[in-house]
Amino acid sequence: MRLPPLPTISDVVRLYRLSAAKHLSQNFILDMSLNHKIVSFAGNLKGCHVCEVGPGPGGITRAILETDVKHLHVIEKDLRFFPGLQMLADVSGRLTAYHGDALTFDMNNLFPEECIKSWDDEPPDTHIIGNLPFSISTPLIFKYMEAISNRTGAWRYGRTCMTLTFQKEVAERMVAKPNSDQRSRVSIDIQNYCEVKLKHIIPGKAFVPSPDVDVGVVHFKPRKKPQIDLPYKLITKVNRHLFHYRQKQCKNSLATE
Ligand SMILES: C[S@@+](CC[C@H](N)C(=O)[O-])C[C@H]1O[C@@H](n2cnc3c(N)ncnc32)[C@H](O)[C@@H]1O
Repeated sequence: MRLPPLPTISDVVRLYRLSAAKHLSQNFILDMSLNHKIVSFAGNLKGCHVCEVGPGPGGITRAILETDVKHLHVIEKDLRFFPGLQMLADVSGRLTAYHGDALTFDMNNLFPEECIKSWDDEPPDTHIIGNLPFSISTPLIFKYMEAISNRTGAWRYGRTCMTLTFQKEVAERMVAKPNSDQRSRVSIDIQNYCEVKLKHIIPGKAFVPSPDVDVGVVHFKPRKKPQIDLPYKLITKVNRHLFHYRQKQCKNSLATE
């Protein structure tokens, strides 16, 4: 569903004087074809309820609305973006903007009850998308892993999938296979709960302003059963010990070679 003619994202940034705030890790994507590409990695969103983290000037937000979602909920910490988001809410009639911090935002009642599916069923028609601020991306993904483990928040509705961006090196660690150089605790903790796929690398120069690093788009699908089925807090503890133990073993075997 195409939105009616709107000012471009660059115009919105100019119009509302949205200079990027460094402390909120603001790096915008102004190129709508790239925004559409990121959203396409989420799969078919027609009729879905979607939550976007950090919509900023609204490029990804527009791309999501154009996929014919049933409703889009956005969580944004910076109030300066709200006039632009309100314009999208008015023209689409399918957007609700929440002012808040994604790290503490309660998703338990975000989507309608009729979206709820059993955990063992296919994922529900709910999805989380975001070009995440670097400053919160790692704590946020671990908060989401804990919620997946407890089946709370967006995972009260079933195995809600996510399409999120991370600094390229972090994204590569998340998907690293056993025995690969990038394998780390992040790989073990995340892969315990989700099937993860690195879908695309976005060069840093595609963002305004450009960060010094490239960015990876990662898709997460919660597993029906975690690889190790123990309470979340215990898993992260066990993995930390296992990881250090394996590293030690590895060093010892290199020393004796
Ligand atoms: C990397 S920018 C992405 C902006 C936009 N989605 C885009 O791709 O052009 C990150 C966005 O997250 C917002 N943000 C930063 N910290 C946040 C937090 N704790 N909770 C919610 N939003 C946050 C920033 O204000 C900014 O709009």
